[in-house]
Amino acid sequence: MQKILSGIQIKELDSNQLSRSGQTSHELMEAASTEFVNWFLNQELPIDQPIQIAVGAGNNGGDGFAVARMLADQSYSVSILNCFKSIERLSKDALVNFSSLPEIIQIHDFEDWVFPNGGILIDAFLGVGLKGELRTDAIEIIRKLNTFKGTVISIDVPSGLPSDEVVNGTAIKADFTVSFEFPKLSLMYPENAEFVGELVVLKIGILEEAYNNLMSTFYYLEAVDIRPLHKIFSRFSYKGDMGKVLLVGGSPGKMGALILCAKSALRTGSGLVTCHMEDSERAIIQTAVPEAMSSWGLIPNPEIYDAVGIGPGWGIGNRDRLFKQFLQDFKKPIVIDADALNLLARNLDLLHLLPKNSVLTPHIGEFTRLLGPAADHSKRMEMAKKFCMDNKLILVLKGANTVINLPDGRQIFNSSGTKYMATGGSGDVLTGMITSYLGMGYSPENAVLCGVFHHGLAGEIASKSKRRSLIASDIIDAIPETYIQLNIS
Ligand SMILES: NC(=O)C1=CN([C@@H]2O[C@H](COP(=O)(O)OP(=O)(O)OC[C@H]3O[C@@H](n4cnc5c(N)ncnc54)[C@H](OP(=O)(O)O)[C@@H]3O)[C@@H](O)[C@H]2O)[C@@H](O)CC1
Ligand SMILES: Nc1ncnc2c1ncn2[C@@H]1O[C@H](COP(=O)(O)OP(=O)(O)O)[C@@H](O)[C@H]1O
Ligand SMILES: [K+]
Repeated sequence: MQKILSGIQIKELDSNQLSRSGQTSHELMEAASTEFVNWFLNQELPIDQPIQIAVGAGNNGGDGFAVARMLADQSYSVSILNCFKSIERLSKDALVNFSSLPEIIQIHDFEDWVFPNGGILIDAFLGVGLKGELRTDAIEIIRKLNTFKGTVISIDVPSGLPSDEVVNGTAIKADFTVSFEFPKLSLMYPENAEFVGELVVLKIGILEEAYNNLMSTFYYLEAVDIRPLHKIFSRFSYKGDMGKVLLVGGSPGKMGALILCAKSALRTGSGLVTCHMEDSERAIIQTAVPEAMSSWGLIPNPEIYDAVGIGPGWGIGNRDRLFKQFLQDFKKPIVIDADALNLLARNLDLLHLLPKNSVLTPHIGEFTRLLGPAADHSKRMEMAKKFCMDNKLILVLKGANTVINLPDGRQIFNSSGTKYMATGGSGDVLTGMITSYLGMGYSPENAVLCGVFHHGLAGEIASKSKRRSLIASDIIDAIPETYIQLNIS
């Protein structure tokens, strides 16, 4: 899985890469810039748009000069906005690329900048080399760049945004951030969303060995990580092998949550799904999900199930005793979502009953109810890490870059998903998916990694034709396509 390193570690990564690959630093910059330009060309932007590249003195600026040359070679109309003051300040590799600029590219000084009404601004002013508070001259430059009305694309990070922290002041507001090798931590924080825009991550050929001596507890979950985690089922598999799962939830007015959860578990691959709900609601499940069985009253002997997911649409009214009884009876890892999380929040003494490696799936609101408010997302992640290590639990902190917090302290950001998934019921679908994988015998960690990644991918697939009209059922309908795309039988 891809490690996410801090801004400071990136210098060391670069030098590891150079010593192990035999590449020069200029060749590495050329590789990064080439990947950027290949991505840019794939966007099929009209060739007649003016492109302005704001270039700083460091290696981020060096990328900017290289990109300018490459785009001019492709017949784009490119000009440079000088944010580097004097040539003497350019880094070694920035100077090499500055010297290779073709004559056709004009360079404008700060005072002469007049932005056209549209077009493209490529932001190569400051990258991960930013140190401390932004200086006032840099703030002035960024403010002026932010008045540009066309499409803004930041190279590596939006200039002014620190690599690892929540922004504290001014930064470029990008429409796209194209980050090299892995997303910098700051690009993952919701507080920075208005600066980052759409996030693109491009591999630039850093060798695996270059990461060896660099410690991090942060990781980025990508499609390549998922396939090896899946179990292979034999020709003789029967429905019992595919997992017998129990989903507890639903209440008058909230049966949809349980229906979505059940359909999602079935589509993910569960062999047998039983839904447990109030007596008055059982006809709804039998009609809406004929493949599922139903049960009501006291929770049936949970030990006959391979996995249990509890909470979607359950209500919290007078469930405390039932919840406690269930936790006392069931000894395997459980998936706990929605109202079961709220019940846990008001009965924290039940925490010790949760089987080791149980999975909690809060969104930020549920997280706050459970563990209290946090000053920002980075603090929230510290709380999540401590909670999982202390209690030996897995916590899936849902959002635009869902974070999977593991009991060993690793924190894994998911790369799949889309803003169009911010719609009622998509969390219920996730609960169905994770419970389904647990039921199929996946370890809790693998069930969560597969559940979270496939869920996001299904959302992406559905959003291609649905955009903002996407509803949670569309995510379920797209689950089969995720298996096809990842080549999983
Ligand atoms: N492996 C990879 O990922 C690869 C990364 N590559 C690229 O290299 C980039 C990192 O380059 P880097 O280290 O040269 O630093 P960079 O971001 O250009 O910033 C330095 C400039 O910022 C300035 N500055 C600093 N603090 C400031 C402040 N508070 N307020 C104002 N200004 C401040 C500082 O000025 P100074 O303090 O020196 O006067 C200097 O001019 C990385 O993001 C990626 O784009 C690829 O080319 C190759 C592979
Ligand atoms: N902007 C977004 N980008 C990517 N995924 C998102 C975004 N917003 C929400 N999601 C995903 O959608 C799901 C929403 O879950 P939740 O808030 O529990 O919804 P509900 O309670 O309506 O079922 C989570 O898996 C979350 O990661
Ligand atoms: K930048």
